[in-house]
Amino acid sequence: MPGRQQRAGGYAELVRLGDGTRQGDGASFGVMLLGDSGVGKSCFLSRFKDGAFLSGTFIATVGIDFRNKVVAVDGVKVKLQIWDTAGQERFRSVTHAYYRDAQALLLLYDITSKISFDNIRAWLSEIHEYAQKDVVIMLLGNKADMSGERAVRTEDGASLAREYGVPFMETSAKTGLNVELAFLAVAKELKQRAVQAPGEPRFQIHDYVESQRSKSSCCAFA
Ligand SMILES: Nc1nc2c(ncn2[C@@H]2O[C@H](COP(=O)(O)OP(=O)(O)OP(=O)(O)O)[C@@H](O)[C@H]2O)c(=O)[nH]1
Repeated sequence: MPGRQQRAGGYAELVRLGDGTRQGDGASFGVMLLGDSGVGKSCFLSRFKDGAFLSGTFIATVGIDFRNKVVAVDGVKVKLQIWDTAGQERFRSVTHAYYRDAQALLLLYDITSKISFDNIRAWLSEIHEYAQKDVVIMLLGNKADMSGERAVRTEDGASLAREYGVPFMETSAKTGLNVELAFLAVAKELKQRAVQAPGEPRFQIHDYVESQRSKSSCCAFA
């Protein structure tokens, strides 16, 4: 979008994602944030990593940027390498190169932007083209704090997520609503996959998200 400042991705473009293998005392997984420019990916990551909201001027990401965060899942340390991609179309070829190395994708739209929601189908097509077949996908309707400017109903987000069989929740990088839950649900799913013994029942990310939701009673889920 013209007139925007841009946030440099630095040398991150040279670094490849982890492969879910064990490193030191825990597993390491690549998680990518995807979605249109301005939906709040960088703020979502800052909220999770630093517990703060980047208010003020919108600085669009250039290419790709990354941050690491270690989370505890059932007493085991899980390292997430989180890749913040640029939503702008002109950086699409850069992000394509990273899809295949990501174990999980958080796909964001902005609840105040119908266009960002309508573009989710295109993002999902792109994901199916470039990402691993068993990649964990979660759909997130961000900026839930801006209910006065809502352009996408919660039911529509939930219904789209149901259609694609992915978990869904509304989030806010500004208030922190469900930010940690989104990353923890993904970390739990990836960790369970890595350690699961044959024949053992699979961790159900949908059920986990649902059970956590009922504790906070704030959002809708697919
Ligand atoms: N009210 C509100 N504003 C938000 C929220 N998340 C992000 N914003 C604002 O939305 C604008 C865009 O946020 P970014 O995080 O830079 O968006 P992005 O998706 O990373 O954009 P690109 O880097 O271009 O892909 C900024 O002005 C943020 O302050 C939120 O949850 N609530």
